[in-house]
Amino acid sequence: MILITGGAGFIGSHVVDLFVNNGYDVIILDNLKTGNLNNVNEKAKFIKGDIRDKINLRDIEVVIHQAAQINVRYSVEDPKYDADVNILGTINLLEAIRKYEIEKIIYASSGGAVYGEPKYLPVDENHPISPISPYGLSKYVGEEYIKLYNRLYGIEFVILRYGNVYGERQDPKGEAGVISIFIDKMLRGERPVIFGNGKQTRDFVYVKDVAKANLLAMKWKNEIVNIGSGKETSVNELYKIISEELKFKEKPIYDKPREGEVYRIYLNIDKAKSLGWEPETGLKEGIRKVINWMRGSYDKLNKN
Ligand SMILES: O=c1ccn([C@@H]2O[C@H](COP(=O)(O)OP(=O)(O)O[C@H]3O[C@H](CO)[C@H](O)[C@H](O)[C@H]3O)[C@@H](O)[C@H]2O)c(=O)[nH]1
Repeated sequence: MILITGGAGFIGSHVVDLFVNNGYDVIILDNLKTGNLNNVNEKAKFIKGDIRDKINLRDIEVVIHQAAQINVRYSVEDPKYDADVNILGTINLLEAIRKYEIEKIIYASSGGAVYGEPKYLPVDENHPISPISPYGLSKYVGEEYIKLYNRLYGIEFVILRYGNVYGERQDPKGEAGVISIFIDKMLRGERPVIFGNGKQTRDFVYVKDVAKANLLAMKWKNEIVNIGSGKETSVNELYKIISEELKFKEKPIYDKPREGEVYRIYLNIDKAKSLGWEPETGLKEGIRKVINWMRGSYDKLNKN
């Protein structure tokens, strides 16, 4: 059996779906703070619980750790809470993994946040680590504890450093996700806000491709792997793609830049490719999927 922490969340729920569809028995552990029961696959067993509390891992073979405090700005406001969930929560989980003699952990880290402002592009896995937010640091400290538990107790690991993940179920009202925020605004006929001059870039990767990386990671051993598109897209380009797709004619509102964020980043994904993973969904195609999903969920709301 596989335990997926954060399995009711945006990324975690897609990981659950893929594992269930591939015949795995899945248990979800989620405190529903940002997760949503509507995301939960019926064929998975759901346990409402927090990674900082006592964790029962009886009959579990592999733990996929997707639960986290994921809000970069919030981590700056309240670094203690961020560290409590992301660092102490991960240690608590690792202690349970040690006690129950679990074989392996697959960990969701952040390729967007652990490297800091890149010294070269695209960023590969050997790029220096120099986060510029408590979130980036807490995600990295989690990685280091996982590597320590491998050295001390032989627990296998795969660390996946995600780019900017987007897709269905990303909450435009939630922590982040510029793609879902822009689509939501334009569908409501409101002008989206671009922070700064819009020339900042990101590596946008579709959530189901990220889920696939978790599935393949079942076969990888003690690897740290970037999971992104390997492509650089500016926020202005993104605005153009989405507004053309939605035939939204208005210009964005430019506001002051957000503090504590990197300017340009995109990931070198050669290592993932050499391990047999590749992003399959292009940005335009992925954006169309999010648009369809959002339209569908508004229709549902309007009917109720
Ligand atoms: O309304 C908005 C929202 C965002 N942005 C810009 O769009 C880019 C992307 O912003 P997001 O908030 O979507 O994501 P971040 O790049 O801040 O991503 C960070 O937060 C994510 C949390 O979901 C991941 O953890 C990721 O690894 C981490 O780098 C940023 O330049 C941001 O300034 C806008 O211009 N307008």
